[in-house]
Amino acid sequence: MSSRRTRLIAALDTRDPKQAAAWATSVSPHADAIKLGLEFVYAAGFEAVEKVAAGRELFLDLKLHDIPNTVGAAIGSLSRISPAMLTIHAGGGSAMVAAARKACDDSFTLEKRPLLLAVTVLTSLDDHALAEMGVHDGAQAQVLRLAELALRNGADGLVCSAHELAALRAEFGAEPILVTPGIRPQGAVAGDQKRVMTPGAAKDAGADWIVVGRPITAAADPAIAAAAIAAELAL
Ligand SMILES: O=C(O)c1cc(=O)[nH]c(=O)n1[C@@H]1O[C@H](COP(=O)(O)O)[C@@H](O)[C@H]1O
Repeated sequence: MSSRRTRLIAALDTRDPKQAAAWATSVSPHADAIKLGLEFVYAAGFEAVEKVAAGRELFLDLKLHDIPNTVGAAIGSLSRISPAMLTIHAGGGSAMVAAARKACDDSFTLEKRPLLLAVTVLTSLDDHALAEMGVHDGAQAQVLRLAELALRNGADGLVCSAHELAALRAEFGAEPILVTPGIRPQGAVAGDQKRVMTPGAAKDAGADWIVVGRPITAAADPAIAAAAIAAELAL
């Protein structure tokens, strides 16, 4: 049982800036941060990101994965936006994670430096999908390997499924920020997510943040859906 406060990030996955702004307004009383990612950025651009995120805590989910020089330079290009959190893929390797951290340190003032979060194993992958990629010892072992690599090279935290939280806390302690997507309230459809958990169970397992998208945005009333998840986290 964890005593930490688990906070809610609402993933606003849409191409439409008006829709994203409307969702941001309706979920903001209940969510601690909003997430804008690839679908939104590619369709609407970074000016729209700035507008929707104005005055809010922004998780900018670009999942950068390229050679170290390119990733570092890309992060340098984000200094105008100053997201609170930024994602890279741990699978880019030690040098890429280190370049990302250096770019965060060099391109932002100390107060505005984004927290660098390394995605370990996507929550849409199960052990079978990992075996297809040559990983034969399962998601948890791969998450632990990538977590060690990412934290050693300057990541502030990790994106993982809630199923790996206990093993990560046992191995790396309370300090790393652990962010868990693949969250589904009881009875919600999993869709493409494979390693899923309810908000309350993720909280009990030690998540700092949970990321919830479609269970909020596809709900008849996103504000009510976000409020119900926030209430589950507050129990
Ligand atoms: O980095 C992420 O946020 C992320 C990592 C991961 O392993 N799995 C994952 O689902 N996400 C993101 O979290 C959100 C989950 O959305 P829903 O499945 O709709 O709740 C999406 O925006 C994903 O891009």
